[in-house]
Amino acid sequence: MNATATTADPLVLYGQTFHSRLLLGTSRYPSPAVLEAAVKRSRPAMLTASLRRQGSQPAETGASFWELLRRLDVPVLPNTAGCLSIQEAVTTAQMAREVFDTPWIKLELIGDDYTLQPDTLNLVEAASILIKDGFQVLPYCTEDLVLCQRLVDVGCQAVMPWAAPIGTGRGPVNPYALQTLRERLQVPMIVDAGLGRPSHACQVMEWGFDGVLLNTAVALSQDPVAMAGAFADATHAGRAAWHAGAMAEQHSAQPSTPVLGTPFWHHDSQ
Ligand SMILES: CC(=O)[C@@H](O)[C@H](O)COP(=O)(O)O
Repeated sequence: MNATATTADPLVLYGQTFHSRLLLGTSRYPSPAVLEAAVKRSRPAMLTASLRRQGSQPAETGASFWELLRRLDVPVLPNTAGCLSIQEAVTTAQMAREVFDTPWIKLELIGDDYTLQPDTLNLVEAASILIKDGFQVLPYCTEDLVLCQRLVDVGCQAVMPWAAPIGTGRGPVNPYALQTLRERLQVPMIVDAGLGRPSHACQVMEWGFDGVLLNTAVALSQDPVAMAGAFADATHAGRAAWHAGAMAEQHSAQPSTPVLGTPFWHHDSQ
């Protein structure tokens, strides 16, 4: 099965409806052909693209990447990957808007080069500037509840907390904070970065998150096309499980097969 969100349960961001709850990055694939096949298999809602990364490619590679994006016909979510200051992020977003002809921006403002941790002190101001400038901002942030609330306060209609640092594949390293965030905020939330396995995606979707964004786990897998499909299915399954409502955990064993009467005498009771 190639899972997609059903039309009855679409992902809605900034009033726009998406057919899937999986967002996919476009970096680090073995080849453009593999990327293309992975996208066709998983049918993501959006594809992220870095203006800086593409801009640094040789002209021919860059041009064929644009051609590939056009052919895939999946909405593009430009990102401000690698930006370290508010001004840099704002300028990069404005350039991306021109190049990709879209108001969408994944706001990535890095505060620590080693962990690629978002700059939690400057992110809100950067988001506020971009929102006022007409962007539909999806901020990459930590799972900090107050930070996410402030991002919503300045007009972000969705936020994207990390599961773990980008490229680590560790899965949700702070389940308690992520689940608390989900309970406290009502806006759409997409878990972005650090997911390594389809079960990680399924897990956060079971907690009620609205979508997942990932790149490395697919691109660096042994078979990126099959892994992209597995992530799409896992995302769909997690969402379905969240809707279904999981049973409450029990402290002790409870027989799942009730016994009505005993057809045999126990030896010691004769
Ligand atoms: C592609 C992109 O936007 C990444 O910055 C994103 O955060 C994905 O992270 P992973 O590569 O860890 O999935």
